[in-house]
Order: sequence, then C-alpha cells, then structure tokens
Amino acid sequence: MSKFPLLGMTLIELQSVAKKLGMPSFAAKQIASWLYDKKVTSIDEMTNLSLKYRELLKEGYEVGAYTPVDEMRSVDGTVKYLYRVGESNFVESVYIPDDGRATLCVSSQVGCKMNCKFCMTGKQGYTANLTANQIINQIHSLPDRDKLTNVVLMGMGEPLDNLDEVLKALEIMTAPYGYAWSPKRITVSTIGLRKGLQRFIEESDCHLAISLHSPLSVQRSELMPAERAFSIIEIVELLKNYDFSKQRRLSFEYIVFKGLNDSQVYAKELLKLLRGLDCRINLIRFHAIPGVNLEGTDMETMTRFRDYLTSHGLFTTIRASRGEDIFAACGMLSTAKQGENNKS
Ligand SMILES: C[S@@+](CC[C@H](N)C(=O)[O-])C[C@H]1O[C@@H](n2cnc3c(N)ncnc32)[C@H](O)[C@@H]1O
Ligand code: SF4
Repeated sequence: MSKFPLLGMTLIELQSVAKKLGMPSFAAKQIASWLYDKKVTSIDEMTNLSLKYRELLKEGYEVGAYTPVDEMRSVDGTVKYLYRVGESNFVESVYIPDDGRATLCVSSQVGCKMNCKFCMTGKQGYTANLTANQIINQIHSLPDRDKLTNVVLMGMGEPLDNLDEVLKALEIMTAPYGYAWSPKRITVSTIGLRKGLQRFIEESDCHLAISLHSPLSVQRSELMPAERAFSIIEIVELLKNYDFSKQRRLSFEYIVFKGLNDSQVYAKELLKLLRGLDCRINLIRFHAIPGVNLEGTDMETMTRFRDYLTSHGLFTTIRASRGEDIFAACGMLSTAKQGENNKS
C-alpha cells in the first residue's frame, strides 16, 4: 500500500496528521523542521520524535522525496533535471546559475491545457496537476539546492490552473515553519486565468509575471487561446486594483516575434495598455519549436523596441536565453517522449 508523503504538507496538515496519530501538538512543528529546515529524506532521521511515534508515522506516511532520474547540462552551465511524478509521468526543472544568483525554474503541471501556439509544453497537452509534494520536491531534491537564491514558476504548466497546490507550495517556501524565504525571491508566471488571478494576488505576496505577448486582443487570442476566456484588457483592469509599487513586482513577458509584434505600432499599444500600472516588461527571444511557423526577431529590432519603451517611461529589459542547446529555455520543456517511452 502506498504511503502519504509528508513533504509538501503545510503546518496545518501536519498538525492534523499528528492529532490523528495521538502525537503531542508540538510534534507537527518538529516534523516541519525535519522536512524543511534539516531536509531529511527518511522518518528515521527525525530523532527528536520518540521511537514509538516514528514507527507509528512510518505505518502510513513517508517523507516522499525523490531525486531526479536524469539530467542534461548546457554549455552555458544550465542544468535540466527530469523528475518522475507518480507512476508514469515526468516533469522537468531547470537550474540556472548566474553571477551571484542561482534560479530554479519549477514546473506546476505535467504538460498544459492552454495550448499557446509558440510553446512546446502546450504542444504536449495536459496530463496531470502536480501535488504540493511534487512541486516542493523539485527544490528539496535538487542537487544544488543550497545554492538557490530564486525560484520561478515558469516551467511546465499553468500555475493558476493548479492554484490550490501551487499556493500550498508557496506557503511552504515562505512560511517561518518552511523555507522562510522572502516572497521577493519567488516569481509566478501566468497567462492570467479568470478563475485564479485575483485569488493568487490576494493569497500570496510573491512576484507576478504575466505572459502578454500581444497588446491586441485579436492577435493575442491567435497566439494564446486563453485570451478568449479572459482578455488582456480585463487582466490589466484587475491588476489596477492592487498596489505593485512597493516590495511586490509586477512584470509582463513579451516574446518578440519577427514581423508580428515587433514594430513601433505594438510598442505604442503596449504603452497605452499598461498606462497607470507600476510594472516592467521583459522581452523574451523566441525559442524555435519544431513545426511552429513563428520566427524570433533580430537583436537589433529587439533593442530598438526596448529602448522605445524605456524612453517612454516603461522600464523594459531583454531576458538572456539560457539552456537552449538542451531544450531547457523558456517554453521548450516537454516530457511527452518520456511519457510515451514509459507506456511501451
Ligand atoms: C512555459 S511558461 C510557464 C508559465 C505559464 N504557463 C506562462 O505561460 O506564463 C513560461 C514562459 O515561457 C514563455 N514561452 C513559452 N514558449 C516559449 C518559446 N517558444 N520561446 C520563448 N518563450 C516561451 C511563456 O510565454 C512564459 O512567459
Ligand atoms: S506558455 Fe504557459 S500557458 Fe501557454 S501552453 Fe506554455 S505553459 Fe501553458
């Protein structure tokens, strides 16, 4: 019989486990400390719990930590890890070391339902939501875990489509009983779903990145079908109700496609759309996806686009692409093959 993983449980969930097993109320905090501070991999290591309670806990529970089953290294130092989730599914996480920083790009789903035209994960389709255990395990079992400075939920999947588990994982990363990280070290990237965006803003303090890609609704819906259910205009209207001028950062991601959204007309539309919002724009180079007839713009056009926006008061940066040679860059993650291999 499979056991329940403790890793990924919030303090309230651990308290209910402790209560169910008749353990003293302080035991939940002790377990949380073993899981999230001391980062143990077995219940036997939780030595301040009595032997009786450890044995009782082991009957129905396990730590639930799983090391990656594969890894690929890029020439630029980026490492892509493959984690098994459940019986036959896999997800990828990308470790990106940089000058004085180390960022982990974490997945929230196996595949994705949103079917954005330019995204490899979208091409894979949706298989499953990750549990908080499977999200936190990508950090817990990362070989370079202790070097991490930042986490971005920009791997496989749409975080707002799996919000309950994502919020639990974010609580564990930021709560004093968990990793106790500042929410400023964590960014959640989303295309913006009607069901979920407001709740995320109100229940978390982590930075928010919205995948924008076109200021024009017709074009955005061609690139991102989800625009039809919750338009970028409605997203911006909602965002205007919140204060992003202090600690919490709001950014927009914009893939610059050649001949599609890279002219001054689009820059002007962006300025119009985002007027009055405290935010910045991150320009992303398009990472080519097999079978997709889109092309990235050249660096000169991208720089001109950035300079136009910045000179008109919208702070804009160009994001460096990392790990493209190992298919680890933004939007290139897919575990469709591993899933298939595992079936045969
Ligand atoms: C893979 S998504 C995951 C998070 C969330 N689902 C979202 O779309 O924001 C992370 C970022 O990668 C971008 N992206 C997707 N496909 C891309 C591609 N082929 N080239 C560059 N960026 C891409 C997305 O637009 C998004 O900004
Ligand atoms: S860009 Fe994000 S929302 Fe769109 S298909 Fe890819 S993972 Fe899903």
